[in-house]
Amino acid sequence: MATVLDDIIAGVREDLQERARQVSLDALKERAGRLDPAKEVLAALRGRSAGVRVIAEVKRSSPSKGALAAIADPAALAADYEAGGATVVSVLTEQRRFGGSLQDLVAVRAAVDIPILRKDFVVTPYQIWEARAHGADLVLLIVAALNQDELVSYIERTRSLGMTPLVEVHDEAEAERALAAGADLIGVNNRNLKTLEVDRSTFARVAQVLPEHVVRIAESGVRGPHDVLEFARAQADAVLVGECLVTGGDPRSAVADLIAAGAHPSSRAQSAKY
Ligand SMILES: O=C(O)c1ccccc1NCC(=O)[C@H](O)[C@H](O)COP(=O)(O)O
Repeated sequence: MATVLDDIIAGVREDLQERARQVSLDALKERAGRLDPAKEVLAALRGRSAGVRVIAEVKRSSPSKGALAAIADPAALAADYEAGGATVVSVLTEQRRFGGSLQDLVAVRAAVDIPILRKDFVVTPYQIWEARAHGADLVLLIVAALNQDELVSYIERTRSLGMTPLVEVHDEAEAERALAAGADLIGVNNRNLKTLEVDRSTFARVAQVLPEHVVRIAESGVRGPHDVLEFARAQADAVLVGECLVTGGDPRSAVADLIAAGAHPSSRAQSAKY
């Protein structure tokens, strides 16, 4: 039986065919060549000893929750995230289920100086070129969506374009595949993309198989500062947060509150109120 992830990817492939008909790979390469180089991000995301970093997401809707927020001005939202102290802005560009677009990526690129992540369901190298051509500094690669040869090759392609691959896993076997493929920035998604179930203990469990040098991101399911504190205790370098930021009403303070909660252990007493 097809999973939620299978259905999403089927739609992504259809939309991709249409875009590839309209914009050639050569045109993307030419556009990418005119942009500033991608920003380095790995050192800035390594927050384990300094305090958990926040990757703040532009997310209009989702398969699990439906419509979340209209977000008429993604650039303004991203600027609020940056002002609140986010280290990276994540932009969901998938259209059918998440209401995103490459235009969102361009708008966010123009609005912030911090690195931006293209969050989508990458299944062809064309999408990696698209990411760079529209200003992305990082690209999400989901292990469950790729075979091992694709994973290795897409990590290399992302790096060859100066970008950083964020490799997403959901269990220990996928983490081993990510490590074998040479990933050094790994996101553990607490949401199972096949069933949409969220289990916040996933990060702590799977992070145990990740070696020290790997930068670890806890993805999905952050409801507020108390969850960030838990992920900090489980040695997350950063958290990737969507829903609670786009539905909360004050994204700038919401990001600042999450950062305060994940501050360095010596200053975590300040977060006791959470
Ligand atoms: O959010 C979903 O329902 C979803 C379903 C299927 C595939 C991906 C999905 N989300 C993408 C993400 O990884 C999240 O947007 C991101 O981690 C933030 O999650 P949250 O803070 O829980 O909104």
